[in-house]
Amino acid sequence: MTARERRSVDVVVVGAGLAGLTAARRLQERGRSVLVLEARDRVGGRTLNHDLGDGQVVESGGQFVGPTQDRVLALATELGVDTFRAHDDGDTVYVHGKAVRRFSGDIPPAWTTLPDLGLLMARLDRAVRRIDLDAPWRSPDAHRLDAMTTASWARSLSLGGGAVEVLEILLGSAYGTTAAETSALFTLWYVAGAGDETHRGTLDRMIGVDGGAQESRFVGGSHRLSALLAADLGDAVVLDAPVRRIEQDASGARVSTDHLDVDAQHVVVAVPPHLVAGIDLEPALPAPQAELFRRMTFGTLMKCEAVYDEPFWRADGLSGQGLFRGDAEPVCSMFDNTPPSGAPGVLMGFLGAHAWKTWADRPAAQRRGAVLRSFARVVGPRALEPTDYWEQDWTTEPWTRGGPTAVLAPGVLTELGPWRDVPHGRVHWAGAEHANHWNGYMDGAVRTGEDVADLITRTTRHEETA
Ligand SMILES: Cc1cc2nc3c(=O)[nH]c(=O)nc-3n(C[C@H](O)[C@H](O)[C@H](O)COP(=O)(O)OP(=O)(O)OC[C@H]3O[C@@H](n4cnc5c(N)ncnc54)[C@H](O)[C@@H]3O)c2cc1C
Repeated sequence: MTARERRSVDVVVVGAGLAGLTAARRLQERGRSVLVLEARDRVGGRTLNHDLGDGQVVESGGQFVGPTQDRVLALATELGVDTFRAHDDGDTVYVHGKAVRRFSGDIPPAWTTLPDLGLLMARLDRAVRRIDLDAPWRSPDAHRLDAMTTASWARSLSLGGGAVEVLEILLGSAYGTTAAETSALFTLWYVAGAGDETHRGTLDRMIGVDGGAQESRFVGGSHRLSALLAADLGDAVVLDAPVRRIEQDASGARVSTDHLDVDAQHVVVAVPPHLVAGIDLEPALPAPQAELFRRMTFGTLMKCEAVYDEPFWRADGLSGQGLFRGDAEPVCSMFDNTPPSGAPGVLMGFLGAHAWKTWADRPAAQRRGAVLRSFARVVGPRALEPTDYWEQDWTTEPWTRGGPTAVLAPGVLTELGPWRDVPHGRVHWAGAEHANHWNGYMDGAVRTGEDVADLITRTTRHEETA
């Protein structure tokens, strides 16, 4: 039997996603010794690059960034990672049943639904303005809104089912869940956070390409940010080290993996909240906080990507973007995911929510065929013959278990929401799901990593001088 290794640092960070790595780097910059313990054999968590060969990559996890995502953009600048505009020139295609229509601009040509859709967008933005971003449970009407699903709230505005179906297109990729599974209060709060301290969130910014959250991508893929942060941290990052137990008392905390015990004064847990249940905490979390984390479950989302010699759709005046309304297609939305060099051409489709439940279990070849047929409805039959095709199903990743983020069901935010960020003694929380601005996004992850490092630095400075 090999002896257990024993180490000692000021702060242990659990999880080497963007939040954990950002926290660790900032703590190190402030003179604190840190050790990052990561369960996987790689860093980056939900940022993951797929190798296209010839030094080119495409993203299989988080990828888009846009205006007001100030913290992740500042981090990229600091690390020397450039952004480039996501391809947005040309027409988008709207697919509904047998109808396939090209359009330009942001509003899909869902003619009979347009008045309802306009009403929904206007009401949603009005409702969003009333949300208390820091404490959504204190917003006017919070309990009534949290008792409704997003679907029932939309229907309560006397909207026809069409507008809800169009909303599902957005939620399929943004949440990986349906409007019937999510709290209306949560959705309004989530949109309210699609901005920064000086720009209140709007639906347009959340769903938009030009001027919105899908405006840009990172040269070299978003995983480059994680890789560069980890390189800075050097041997302060330990891979293949799932944290099993965190115990603490008045003198300090001990964090244990299968082979390693690390003593520290503070611990930052930067893992998806629903995975906290897999860590044995001694003393245990207060029951309502443990319950909240268990109920911060992730959506179900897969990315399906097809490669072609070139982005042939661009010559036809198409952006490569497609919106699929209804349950008939496996994909709810698709994008041109070509690297900045312009070749090879890559199409990426989101397969999430209801479609994931229908398609995830089917034979891979059947699903591939259906996804490519969806792509073909948008860009033509050449889509049926890619040179490569792959899928990344985030529900099968044991250290993520879903994607893209946590989505709250009715009742959770008002009943348990105040527990989200409460430190558990020496244990602090970080991660995209702990952010108020850009919750669930890379920017939210970076915000919480930086903020928790600042908090611990302030606290320890106070402890040192006390
Ligand atoms: C398909 C998909 C598309 C997305 N698209 C976008 C997008 O376009 N734009 C955007 O901004 N965001 C997007 N996101 C979301 C974005 O990727 C995440 O919000 C962000 O990367 C989360 O970072 P994090 O550090 O909070 O968490 P994670 O990246 O999940 O990192 C947590 C880390 O903790 C580790 N871990 C878990 N349990 C343990 C344990 N017990 N011990 C040790 N380590 C552990 C994990 O392995 C992981 O490395 C997308 C996500 C997905 C899945």
